Amino acid sequence: MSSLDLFANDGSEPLSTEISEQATLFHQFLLADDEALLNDIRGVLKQSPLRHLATPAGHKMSVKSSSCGSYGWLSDKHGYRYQNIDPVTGQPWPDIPQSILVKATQVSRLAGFQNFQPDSCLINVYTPGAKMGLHQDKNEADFSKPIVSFSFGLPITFMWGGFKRSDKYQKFSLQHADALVWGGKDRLRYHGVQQLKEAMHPLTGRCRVNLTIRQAG
Ligand SMILES: O=C(O)CCC(=O)C(=O)O
Ligand SMILES: [Fe+2]
Repeated sequence: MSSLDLFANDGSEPLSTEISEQATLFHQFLLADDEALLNDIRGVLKQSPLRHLATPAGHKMSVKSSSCGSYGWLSDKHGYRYQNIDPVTGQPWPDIPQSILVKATQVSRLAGFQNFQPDSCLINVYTPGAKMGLHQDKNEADFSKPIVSFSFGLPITFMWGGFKRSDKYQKFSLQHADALVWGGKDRLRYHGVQQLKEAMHPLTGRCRVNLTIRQAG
């Protein structure tokens, strides 16, 4: 045991699992702030409501989504992209709540990414049966910036793949208040989530809320 390991579990550092070289899962990182963060998300959704997006091929996505920040992620028959205006309201997206910015920059630093300035937060809400197939996050301008992903409510099985869609993937559970960060050489890995199973969570009810926080512009 190295001297560092002596301090690893004294409560001063969040418990984390290295998923691959530059991907880290911080277990329950958001637990102390879970209700405040979820309340702030509810505030955003009052301004820019959840909606089902369609894939470029015209299939309705099973998750409902919305965004906040300077850039909102959109998908429709014109393709995948970021846009400054919410097409549902005709207004700019709401600001990213300060509570989310603080936790996202904290955890990105813990994962080894220093200069992360989030300008986009995608809100995905899964109800039982909803899923997201394997894909890469590649609509952002600068792939040296990490992806920060927060999970709330019901657990889901995350798929963490390689650099081709057909590559084998590992599976692990994302639980309430977990934060996952990936970047660097792992930035363009395929990933997705399996179907949400029916259950109830005390804070979110019959759903899982995912925030994907990015520097898009
Ligand atoms: O819900 C998740 O954990 C993944 C979401 C995701 O990969 C995305 O929105 O790009
Ligand atoms: Fe993604």
